[in-house]
Amino acid sequence: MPASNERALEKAKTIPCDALILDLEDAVAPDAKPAAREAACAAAASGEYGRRTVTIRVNGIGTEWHDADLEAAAQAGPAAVVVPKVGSADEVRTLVAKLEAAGAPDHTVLWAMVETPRAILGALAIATASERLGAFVMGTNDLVKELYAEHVPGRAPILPSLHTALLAGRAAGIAVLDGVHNDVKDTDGFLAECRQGRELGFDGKTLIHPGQVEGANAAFAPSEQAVEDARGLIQAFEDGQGSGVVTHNGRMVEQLHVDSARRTLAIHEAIAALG
Ligand SMILES: CC(C)(COP(=O)(O)OP(=O)(O)OC[C@H]1O[C@@H](n2cnc3c(N)ncnc32)[C@H](O)[C@@H]1OP(=O)(O)O)[C@@H](O)C(=O)NCCC(=O)NCCSC(=O)C[C@H](O)C(=O)O
Ligand SMILES: [Mg+2]
Repeated sequence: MPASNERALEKAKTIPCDALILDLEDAVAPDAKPAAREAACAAAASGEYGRRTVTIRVNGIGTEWHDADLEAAAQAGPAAVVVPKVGSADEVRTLVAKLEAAGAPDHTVLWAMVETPRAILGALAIATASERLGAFVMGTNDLVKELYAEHVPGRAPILPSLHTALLAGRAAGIAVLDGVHNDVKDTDGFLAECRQGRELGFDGKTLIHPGQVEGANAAFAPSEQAVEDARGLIQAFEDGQGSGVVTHNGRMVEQLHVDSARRTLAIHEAIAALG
């Protein structure tokens, strides 16, 4: 959400999302950037967003606003500073050094936007560059732009890039968030993209409008059926009393399936705990 939009900053206190990205980059006009920076930092430091993970997206490396954004954001102490168009492991290390020099508290990590061909080709090096890197955020608009591709249903032109970033993120053990769906009125297309993102393995989806939150929450939360299956599968394996392989509903179950089922239940329980 644009940090320059006062109504949106207020509304965000009531939106049932997991995280907020207060944007200083593309959603904010050049003249509005200094005021947006101040508003984002005040919001991040306010403690008024409850359980929501509050992050600030700064302007990109090399822009006239980047250094001041990074310093102010570090001092405001959000959960993460989101940096657009990160292109290399060296950039990650420099960003982390600058956050630390600016006095960022320990809980403030770096989220890197992966949205250029260079970032995709260097994804593993970027993902493993620093312990302080907590997540990749896919920038699908910039990716489409840089590839001279097109936004199409099913996202075939960018699937190899999405997969590559996911592989790197999983190898590094960080979260990977899917990109935004631009058409806020296209509910069917949006829900299909949420399902696709979930099936690919993303941890969540970045959104641009409050109307997209419910659909994303439903797509990324384990369904009742999935929770029931997970419980049944674990029970079947335990009933096997040490046998390495059993069946549940006709399907083979081994320890690795139990691990996945436990992950499903852990996500379900974490969501339930939010109340
Ligand atoms: C897309 C929008 C410009 C639409 O705005 P608008 O037509 O004003 O929306 P509504 O009138 O339907 O809004 C209804 C109420 O909801 C609030 N609102 C709207 N959007 C948000 C939001 N993102 N977060 C919080 N609250 C929001 C409005 O203020 C209204 O509130 P109220 O009046 O009190 O009822 C607009 O939604 C928007 O600006 N969206 C975010 C755009 C953005 O952040 N873009 C940058 C991130 S995406 C990106 O950069 C991707 C990446 O880098 C890439 O490369 O892909
Ligand atoms: Mg972008």
